[in-house]
Amino acid sequence: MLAFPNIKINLGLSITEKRPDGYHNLETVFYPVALEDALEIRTSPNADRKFTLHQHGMEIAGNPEDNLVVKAYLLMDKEFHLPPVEIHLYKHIPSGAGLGGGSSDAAFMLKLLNDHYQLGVSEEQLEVYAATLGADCAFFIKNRPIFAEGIGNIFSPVELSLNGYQIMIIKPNVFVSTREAFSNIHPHRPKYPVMEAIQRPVQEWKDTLINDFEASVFPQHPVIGEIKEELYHQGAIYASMSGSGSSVFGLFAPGFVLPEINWGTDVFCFKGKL
Ligand SMILES: C[C@@](CO)(OP(=O)(O)O)[C@H](O)COP(=O)(O)OP(=O)(O)OC[C@H]1O[C@@H](n2ccc(N)nc2=O)[C@H](O)[C@@H]1O
Ligand SMILES: Nc1ncnc2c1ncn2[C@@H]1O[C@H](COP(=O)(O)OP(=O)(O)O)[C@@H](O)[C@H]1O
Repeated sequence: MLAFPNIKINLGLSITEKRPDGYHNLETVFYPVALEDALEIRTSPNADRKFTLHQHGMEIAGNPEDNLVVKAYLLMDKEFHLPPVEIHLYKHIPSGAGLGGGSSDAAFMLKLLNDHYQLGVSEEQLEVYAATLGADCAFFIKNRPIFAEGIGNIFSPVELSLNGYQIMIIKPNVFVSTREAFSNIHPHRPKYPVMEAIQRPVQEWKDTLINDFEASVFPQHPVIGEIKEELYHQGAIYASMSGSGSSVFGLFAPGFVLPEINWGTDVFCFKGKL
């Protein structure tokens, strides 16, 4: 059985406070975008180990046991005693990009196992399992635009459609650790709360919808800020770093001819439609 885990982008990201458990409360809108990995599971009844992970495409650091798809499988195996599986993961989503690729793989693994083995787990319960694997993992269960609070796992519906808009996502060869990005943040209440800013026309987002990580990440990695500037220069209506970086996305009007930009070697570039 096959699935295609997609990415999310963050529309606005306010880090509002540090919590006693060391995590941070935040406010953001997660929006799904069709940049995808491919994930397949096959039952392997006679295997002498519970899982075998076959990786293709971009490399991810770490042992198979560290991979979030394996963690998701082991979590469900503990609850439901699953048969051994062969897992095939084709990585197309860049890692450490603020696009939630690992979290998406994990959430789609939970959904895949639930469907394939007819476990009958509700979406709400899948969200609970997902939240134990990563702060933004639960988003990918329902996988539709949502306003998120808490550590990124308390959801409220948001009325927002960017259907028809075009997107460019650029990721330079720069690694930003999420943990490190948080440690450089001074949490505060935003001037324009994300939920308010998002209701305004996209043309106004440039001045109202802020990703708080930019202020700490851009000085350390100027290339990321330069990419954002270039996207505006090339006609983006709104551009922002996603999550804790290092990718930057630009939203372009429907029908706009997306620019051909030579970003240089080692730079990942995706063009698509919302
Ligand atoms: C902050 C966001 C916004 O989208 O960043 P990106 O990962 O997308 O860049 C995400 O919610 C991240 O979610 P996720 O990447 O799943 O985070 P986790 O693996 O659970 O946490 C990585 C580390 O970030 C810090 N962390 C994470 C989430 C949070 N609300 N507060 C934190 O302080 C913690 O130090 C934690 O050890
Ligand atoms: N299936 C996976 N895909 C990508 N990264 C994974 C995966 N499993 C574990 N990881 C680890 O999670 C870290 C964060 O990856 P990812 O979710 O892609 O980035 P981000 O949180 O910036 O969007 C990576 O450094 C990687 O080592």
